[in-house]
Amino acid sequence: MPLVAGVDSSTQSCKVVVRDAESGELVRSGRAAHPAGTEVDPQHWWDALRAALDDAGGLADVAAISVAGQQHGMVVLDADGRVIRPALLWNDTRSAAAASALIDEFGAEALASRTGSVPVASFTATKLRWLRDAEPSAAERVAAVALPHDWLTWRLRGFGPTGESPLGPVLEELVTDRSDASGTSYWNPATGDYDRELLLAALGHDAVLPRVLGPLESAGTTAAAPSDGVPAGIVVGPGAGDNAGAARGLGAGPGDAIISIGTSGTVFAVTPAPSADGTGAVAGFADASGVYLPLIATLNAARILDSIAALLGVDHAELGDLALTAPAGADGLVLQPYFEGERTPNLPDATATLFGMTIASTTRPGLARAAIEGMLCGLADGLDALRAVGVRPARALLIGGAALNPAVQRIAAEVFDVPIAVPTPGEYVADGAALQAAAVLAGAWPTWPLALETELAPATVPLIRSQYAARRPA
Ligand SMILES: Nc1ncnc2c1ncn2[C@@H]1O[C@H](COP(=O)(O)OP(=O)(O)O)[C@@H](O)[C@H]1O
Ligand SMILES: O=C(CO)[C@@H](O)[C@H](O)COP(=O)(O)O
Repeated sequence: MPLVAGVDSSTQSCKVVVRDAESGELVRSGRAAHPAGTEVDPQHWWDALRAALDDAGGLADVAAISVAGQQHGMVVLDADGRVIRPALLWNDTRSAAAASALIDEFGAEALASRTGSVPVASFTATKLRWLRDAEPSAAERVAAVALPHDWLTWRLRGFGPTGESPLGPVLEELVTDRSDASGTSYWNPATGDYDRELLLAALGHDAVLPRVLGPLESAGTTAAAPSDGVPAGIVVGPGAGDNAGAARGLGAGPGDAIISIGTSGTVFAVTPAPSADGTGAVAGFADASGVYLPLIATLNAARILDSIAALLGVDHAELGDLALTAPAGADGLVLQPYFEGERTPNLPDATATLFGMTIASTTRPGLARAAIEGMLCGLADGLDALRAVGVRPARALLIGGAALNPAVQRIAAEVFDVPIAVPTPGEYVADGAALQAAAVLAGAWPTWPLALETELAPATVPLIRSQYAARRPA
């Protein structure tokens, strides 16, 4: 059976899986780290992708590949296909004022109905507006705007700057997919069209935008330079935003809400109809199969635990063990975890606050538990926001780096009011990309099995969310 590869070029690292196209069996995998920071030269992603492919044993026996990646990042190219400045990532909040300006100019409801979402600083259009105002000479040179997965797909297919790529800077060969296009704020998921007026308003002039491929449309084949270590002639799928990739990798269907706890915290579902939430809480994205993916995202998730574990001088497992020795509600200790500002709620300049400190509550176990509870309460608010746009979750599938932590799983059952299902540890974004690669080869979506490692009935402790809600900013 042919092999297929799937890539997750995420915020902190690049992960690759190689699977059997028909059965979905994992054959091998690889990964490589990305640099820290909220602006990154895309060359690092290309270097990490090639290192991760190498770590995964290369592509010599692989028939098709798809790239999923972190959403929204602003990759601006000049007419020679060169990256003009480091990409601003989804978690860079410097364009918060630009987001407000676009909302003032067009109206929140109008933007929701034209693009599915009310933009916050994460969205690409706000970053282009920031560029127009803060770095006008760079903005004037922008000939094309791409997203991380679009740019990597273009490079895999052999396009890039003159002298650094076999096929050169053919900007019109940039492609994307519906799911990632829907995070730009200048594409309409309901119609499938770019909204050029919004692009013009953001950037100040027109530019080449990637052609939006259908879910099973091939982007072409690989043609990277031999020195890049990528063999020519491998079929390339359209790729996807990482959350849409995860939905495919999990085979999410009606009744499934997905909670991903990686660098971002996201809660999303696959729905037959588009959403357009004028309050801005829910982003009305498209999915990777032809339908829709209403989603809420927080800027603060797994790294809350990284930070508190470092503070306590423990590893992740010890942090979890500590947390489970404290009572539910941590004796009133509440961590409002806006370490990096926040996106949902939209508080880009916020910082984190620890409430309820008494001599009795301020303990190492209490702080460990408050960190996990605070992280999960933000996501539980997100699940409520999804319900408000009509999602009816029957279970929550918990994925992402921090979902590996048994204490996170246990406390999730106390915070959420739906059963928690934890799939076998894996790279579900990369799996979704691999499934898409297999689907492009076969012309139809294969069905790969999903194994669950843990299922937890709700053991809801209402106190956890009520004391968190009491501290919520007005
Ligand atoms: N057992 C664990 N408990 C808590 N956090 C963890 C655990 N394992 C990994 N992480 C954290 O998960 C994050 C990586 O998750 P991942 O889903 O790969 O993120 P991303 O896709 O955003 O790069 C890191 O911040 C890492 O420290
Ligand atoms: O901004 C969003 C979704 O809107 C984030 O989900 C990014 O797509 C980054 O994802 P991770 O790297 O944390 O998986």
